[in-house]
Amino acid sequence: MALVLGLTGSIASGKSTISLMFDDFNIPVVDADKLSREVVMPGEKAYEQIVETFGQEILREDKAIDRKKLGNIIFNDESKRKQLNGIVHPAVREKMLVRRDGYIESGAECVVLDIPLLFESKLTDFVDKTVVVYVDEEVQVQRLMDRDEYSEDEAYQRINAQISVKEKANLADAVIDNNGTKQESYRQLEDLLKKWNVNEAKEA
Ligand SMILES: CC(C)(COP(=O)(O)OP(=O)(O)OC[C@H]1O[C@@H](n2cnc3c(N)ncnc32)[C@H](O)[C@@H]1O)[C@@H](O)C(=O)NCCC(=O)NCCS
Ligand SMILES: Nc1ncnc2c1ncn2[C@@H]1O[C@H](COP(=O)(O)OP(=O)(O)OP(=O)(O)O)[C@@H](O)[C@H]1O
Repeated sequence: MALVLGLTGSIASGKSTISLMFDDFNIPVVDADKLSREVVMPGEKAYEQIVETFGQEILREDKAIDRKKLGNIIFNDESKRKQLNGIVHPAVREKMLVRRDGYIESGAECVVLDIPLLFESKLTDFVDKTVVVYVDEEVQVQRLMDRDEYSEDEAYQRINAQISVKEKANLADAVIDNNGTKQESYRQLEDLLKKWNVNEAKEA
């Protein structure tokens, strides 16, 4: 029986950073953020629905969705965020389950689903165990501002659109404290996989 891990955290807590580390253990990762970009490409059903709902003004010149513009709309307005979620999430969920099951059918002993909104969207039934990547709020805000060049206000709007990472840590089966170096977080991941008897071959 494959073990399915749900990896989550809050925005910029370090999910993608930890997610990349699973590669060293030959553990496949299904990334919900990546899928949410695929399902809104021009020509996809969700793309048409987004344009219908939010108007042509959220498009770039090349007709792709201007993600910064759409982000500024939905992180400022909960009802618009819910509308966008209602369009994008069903398509992401469907793809996520197909990929998860594909990896399991091809013999993976462990599969990771990297889902930022795992708890908010009540998707814990998709996974066997949950892992939260935790950082203190000051670290989170700073890393978010540095990575995406957001103002403090923009950073907090995004952070406040989710359950706090502290609360998520309380809901998790395991927590990786990512306040320290990436190497320190890597060691915590190694220990966790050992504890849960995930014996995928570690590459040299
Ligand atoms: C608003 C959009 C266009 C902004 O795109 P952008 O490239 O700037 O950000 P990106 O998609 O990389 O998301 C960055 C992070 O923002 C957070 N986030 C994204 N969408 C949401 C949301 N609807 N609610 C709360 N947090 C969110 C997540 O932590 C995510 O990891 C995009 O995030 C989007 O389409 N969101 C709706 C789909 C969604 O919920 N995706 C996240 C999980 S599937
Ligand atoms: N331990 C660490 N030390 C220093 N910087 C880090 C550490 N972990 C992550 N970062 C940096 O913090 C930023 C956020 O990390 P990352 O992109 O992995 O977060 P995320 O949770 O995947 O974000 P999002 O929710 O937006 O997808 C990145 O610029 C990353 O390089």
